[in-house]
Amino acid sequence: GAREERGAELALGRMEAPAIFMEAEFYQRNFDPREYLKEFYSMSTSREGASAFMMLNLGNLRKIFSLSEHSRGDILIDVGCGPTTYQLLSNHREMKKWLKNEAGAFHWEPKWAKKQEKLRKTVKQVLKCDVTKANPRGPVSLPPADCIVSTLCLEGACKDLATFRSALRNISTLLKPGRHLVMVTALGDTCYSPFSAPEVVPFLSLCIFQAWAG
Ligand SMILES: C[S@@+](CC[C@H](N)C(=O)[O-])C[C@H]1O[C@@H](n2cnc3c(N)ncnc32)[C@H](O)[C@@H]1O
Repeated sequence: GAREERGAELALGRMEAPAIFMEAEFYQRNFDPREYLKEFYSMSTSREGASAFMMLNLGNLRKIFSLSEHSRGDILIDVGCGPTTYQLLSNHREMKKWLKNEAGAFHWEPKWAKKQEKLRKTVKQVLKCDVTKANPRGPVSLPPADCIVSTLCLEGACKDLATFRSALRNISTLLKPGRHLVMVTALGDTCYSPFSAPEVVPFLSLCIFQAWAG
């Protein structure tokens, strides 16, 4: 609808500044998942910015997925899931309890140990996907999703506004009409490094888009 369109414009408008953008092939060649996890998800005190960023993401995802309209259904597709699982874990009850704790009181490890098996059973398939392709899933046929989540993916995969727009259109083909795309995105970034610490925690926004039919 019109409101979602405006939301998309708002998110995308900031990308029009002259910038160096990474292209999809950059990831094919350079993305290092181990480094990425270490750099952004180690939750150590020396990585306070990264930890705060993840806590913000988790809190927002938790809020979104506690709304029944977003957690209804069977199939959830995580586009650009990378090596991380927080975007899936945030949907689970135990994680919500964990989120209510103060930062100093939280114990990630025991919660994570319990979750691992459950999450492994929940994930049915991990597939290659390219959001820049009209058919992002390639030759594999998939049931349409009740929800799509995509965290910190499109801004890295898309070199300009036109590519970002068409990537949104491409991933929307995976979704049942009328259902939702939940997106965590860093606005205003021109590039990002999976290898070194970010100098600043980028401005974050979480958007819900109503899927458009046809
Ligand atoms: C910054 S990581 C985000 C990983 C994870 N979703 C998170 O929130 O931490 C970006 C992810 O986008 C994926 N990606 C990059 N280009 C892509 C493309 N053209 N199509 C699909 N995924 C892509 C990368 O493989 C990587 O897993």
